[in-house]
Amino acid sequence: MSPPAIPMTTLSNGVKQPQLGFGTSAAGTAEEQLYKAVHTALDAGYRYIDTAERYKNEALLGRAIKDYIATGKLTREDIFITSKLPFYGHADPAFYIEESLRKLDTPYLDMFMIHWSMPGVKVPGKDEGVRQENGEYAHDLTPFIDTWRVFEKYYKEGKIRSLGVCNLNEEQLQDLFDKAEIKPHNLQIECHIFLPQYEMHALCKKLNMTMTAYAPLGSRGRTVFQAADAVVEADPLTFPLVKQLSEKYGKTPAQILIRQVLQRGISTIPKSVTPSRIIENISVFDFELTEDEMAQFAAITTRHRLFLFDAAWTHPFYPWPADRDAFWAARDAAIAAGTASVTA
Ligand SMILES: NC(=O)C1=CN([C@@H]2O[C@H](COP(=O)(O)OP(=O)(O)OC[C@H]3O[C@@H](n4cnc5c(N)ncnc54)[C@H](OP(=O)(O)O)[C@@H]3O)[C@@H](O)[C@H]2O)C=CC1
Ligand SMILES: O=C1CO[C@H](CO)[C@@H](O)[C@@H]1O
Repeated sequence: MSPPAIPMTTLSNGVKQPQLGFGTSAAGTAEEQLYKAVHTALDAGYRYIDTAERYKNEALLGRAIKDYIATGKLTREDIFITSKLPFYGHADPAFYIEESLRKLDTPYLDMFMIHWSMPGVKVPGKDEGVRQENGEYAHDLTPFIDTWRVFEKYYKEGKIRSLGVCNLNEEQLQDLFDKAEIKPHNLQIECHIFLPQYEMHALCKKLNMTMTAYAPLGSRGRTVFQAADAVVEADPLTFPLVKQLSEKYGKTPAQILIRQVLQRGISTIPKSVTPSRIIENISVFDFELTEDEMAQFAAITTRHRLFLFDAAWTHPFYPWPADRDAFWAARDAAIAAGTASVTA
């Protein structure tokens, strides 16, 4: 049986971006497992692979993709490959773009993105950021537009087919958009039922940008906070409405979550290195949630931001100070009440 065709979104420059992609932030996964996962994903019909310098897997993915193409089943043009500038790369974006091209072994990237909105400083000779005494990363204050000018140069040369940003807040995105010559085409941001990003999505639409949801399943196992009498877990997979719809449609909770993001007109990049789940996560094009069910999702009031980027809490460009401060207040209250430990 041939795999499902993934619907495409057309970016503002005419480039086509598949609505569903394959996330690859898989720290701790054996190389062989990730290599096989890429082949399983391509066999299953995924045509969009998301990576980043930070995931330290670009060379492996490049090899896996190249080997797959060598089988004759697909060509490079069939696959949408995205990568990202490391947070300590703002001083020399050209170097990291060249490195991504080299490691992914491709003449062009389909999209390249600013990864973090808190630029840092690189440890000379090492692929990591300089740490301050308090453990946080040292701050680099390069304005986003300076980084962007280098992205624009590579875009004009045809080595990057579309430009994106991740993890900017509304104000930062609007500011960059206003200053950019080549306007950003896509925003990749945390988005799931506990962080639905309605305002941000509205802004993207206004700016004629697409939005891509990362952590659509709640980045499973990412416990936000543990205290003696409270464990704050953001696990969309066990949310009652998700369970209920899973039973109604005979679909898994993950499929319900992916489907509801897609039905909002947002693309998404669930990650799995488990063959059955890779196939499960793409099998979402044979059912549709009703308007009423979508409205029930829209009525969820629980809010959890999972990716708070605590290694850059005090960076002057830190994008979500209100969420950071609420996290600290909850943590302090729990410490005052008993024992508490922050686990992620
Ligand atoms: N721009 C940015 O700053 C960020 C970008 N990203 C990108 O987004 C991708 C997705 O986000 P991510 O944080 O990985 O979180 P996801 O929400 O995609 O969750 C991934 C986790 O869910 C598990 N899982 C996958 N499918 C299923 C399923 N069907 N049922 C149950 N569990 C499942 C995976 O386990 P297993 O693999 O063991 O099957 C893994 O533990 C990343 O991989 C990365 O590419 C993510 C975070 C930040
Ligand atoms: O893209 C990402 C994936 O996960 C990492 C942390 O676990 C983040 O640093 C990052 O932004």
